[in-house]
Amino acid sequence: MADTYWCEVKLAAVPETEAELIADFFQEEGAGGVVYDDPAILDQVTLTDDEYLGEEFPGKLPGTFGMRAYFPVDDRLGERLQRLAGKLEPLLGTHPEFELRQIREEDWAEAWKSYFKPEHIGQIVIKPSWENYSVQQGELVVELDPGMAFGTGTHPTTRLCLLLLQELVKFPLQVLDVGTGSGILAVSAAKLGAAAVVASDIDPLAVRIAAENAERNGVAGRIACREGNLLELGLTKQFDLVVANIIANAILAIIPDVPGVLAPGGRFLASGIIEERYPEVQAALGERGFVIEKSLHEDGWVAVIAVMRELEA
Ligand SMILES: C[S@@+](CC[C@H](N)C(=O)[O-])C[C@H]1O[C@@H](n2cnc3c(N)ncnc32)[C@H](O)[C@@H]1O
Repeated sequence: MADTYWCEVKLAAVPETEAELIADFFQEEGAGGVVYDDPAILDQVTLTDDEYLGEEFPGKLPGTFGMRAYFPVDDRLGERLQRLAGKLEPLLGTHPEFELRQIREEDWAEAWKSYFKPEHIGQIVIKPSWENYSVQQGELVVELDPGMAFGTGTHPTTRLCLLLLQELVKFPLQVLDVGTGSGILAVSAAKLGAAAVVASDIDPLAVRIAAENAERNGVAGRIACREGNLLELGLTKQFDLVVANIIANAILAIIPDVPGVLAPGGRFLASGIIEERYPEVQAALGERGFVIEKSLHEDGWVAVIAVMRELEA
């Protein structure tokens, strides 16, 4: 099979205040992953390898850090970079200087595997498909090969969701997972006993990987993997639980549409929210008739469970 190549696009000095917006721009252009060089503020980490974590950044300017995004090497790459430059220029006040590097997918996908070990999160054990593991009594093993998609269970936003899923999925619920990535939450929900799960992502690669992981765990019959954002999915049924581990901006964008897909008494579990953006998310939830039932906080990240306020008679 021919080798697949990815292009690493690096911006050396991203202002911290604009980081989330810039990460969004990369994702809008179809980046397969966005990585911050400063491990203290890892956000949309799709991949890690020894080059990225623990690296020293001697040229780091105060209040800035490096950001790298990964694009498939194809005939759309030039256009994508041009459009990105156009969006970034007003924000940075100068024409962005991208540093480009070509990476063979196989090298990249293999390099970070040594960092992904079985993760215990409550009763759930996230086991990399290439690791051996002896299951202990009471454990629920989710076997995963995330490939190039986000979701290994090591990121706090995923961990918080997995902890809350274990509290919520105690009955055969109908679950919608928005931004499924590797399918980690969808597969976990199915293994916890969800009756049916719709696992959606705007990234076709994630949809494929989630389907493979559903298959690997013997729950493919209860998980429908679908590409698109919430409104594009054309959902005809209502869900007892909508889970979305996506960044604050994306959560704010879907909040108005969530009540339309929630069954009466249903819950919305939103994660991927940095502490600083939490008040905004709380306010947006309140405006759309949600009340916050519970929130969990870890390492500057927040996950929240919201329910629709009962209408007064
Ligand atoms: C942080 S990852 C979460 C992956 C996994 N659910 C987890 O908890 O680890 C976010 C995923 O959401 C997808 N995404 C971002 N915005 C989205 C949107 N508006 N609708 C659906 N998927 C979205 C991204 O492609 C990415 O795969």
